Amino acid sequence: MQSNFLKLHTQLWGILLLCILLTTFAVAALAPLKPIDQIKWLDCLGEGGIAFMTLLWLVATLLSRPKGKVTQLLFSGLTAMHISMLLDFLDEFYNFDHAPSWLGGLEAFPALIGMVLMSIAMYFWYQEQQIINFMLNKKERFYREHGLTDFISGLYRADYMKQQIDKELLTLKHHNIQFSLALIDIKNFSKFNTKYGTTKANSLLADIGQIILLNLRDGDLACRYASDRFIILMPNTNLPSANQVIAQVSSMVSQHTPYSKGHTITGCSNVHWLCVQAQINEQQDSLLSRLNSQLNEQKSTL
Ligand SMILES: Nc1nc2c(ncn2[C@@H]2O[C@H](COP(=O)(O)OP(=O)(O)OP(=O)(O)O)[C@@H](O)[C@H]2O)c(=O)[nH]1
Repeated sequence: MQSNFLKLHTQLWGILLLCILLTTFAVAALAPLKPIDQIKWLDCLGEGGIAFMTLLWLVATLLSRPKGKVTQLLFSGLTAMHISMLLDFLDEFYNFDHAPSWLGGLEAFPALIGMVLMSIAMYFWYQEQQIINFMLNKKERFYREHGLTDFISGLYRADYMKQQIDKELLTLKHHNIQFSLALIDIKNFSKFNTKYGTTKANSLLADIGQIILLNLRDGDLACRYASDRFIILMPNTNLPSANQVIAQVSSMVSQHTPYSKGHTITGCSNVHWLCVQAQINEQQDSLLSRLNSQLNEQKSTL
């Protein structure tokens, strides 16, 4: 991912390098060096540190963002701020009093422009984030913790779901707002694994994760629970409604027919599923074990 973004912004990396080189050479050509005894090393450390940090923010921006208006604005704003900080740093080694007056005047000016550009970027970033939040609606709830993502399915892992269940259990206890949980378990996934290999099986997990998300209601949350099991939290939902929602989701999942070498694979997306409604004063671990054991029981009777 990071090397992709490295290549994606080749032009911006070039512009950044050019700006840094031009600034440094312009200062070296136009201002005389200070005698070593006039250099204040503590100031050098402080101003060098600030210049380095703005450069670090620039690198982080280019490594993490796709092309687009917000990236352009962030890049332009941060580059302008970095040039100001770089001039401040070079000011410690070169005597700007003996350089053309515009060079000294230039020190603060790019930072001002940079801050204006960054403010505009923040406005568009806010709009962009609203759209992303809308798209992530069934994948995360008011709390982002990328460390809890399962990279195979693209959903959050069980640890994230456990945090959300704890919140819903508190809401149930204090406000008597019921909620339900469901497990969806792929049938014969180990056979699919053996027949088509891990890569194909991983992409089946990713596909099914996405189909579950697509077919849930706004406000529901899906995570990968373990192995070939997905867990769904349905806030403000009683058991009959949960059963209706998950029956519909499961029927959509079972219609999925992935391709292998140009042929469709049928019957690999059938699932077992089960819903439970949380009870007041129930603990998270007992709720989850009730859910798992009821699903296992159901599977063993089939
Ligand atoms: N490709 C892939 N396989 C996984 C992953 N995690 C677990 N598995 C495999 O998923 C399989 C789950 O097997 P089971 O729990 O027996 O499930 P099943 O074969 O669907 O059996 P039933 O649910 O009873 O129909 C095992 O073969 C695991 O090795 C994963 O992240 N990727």
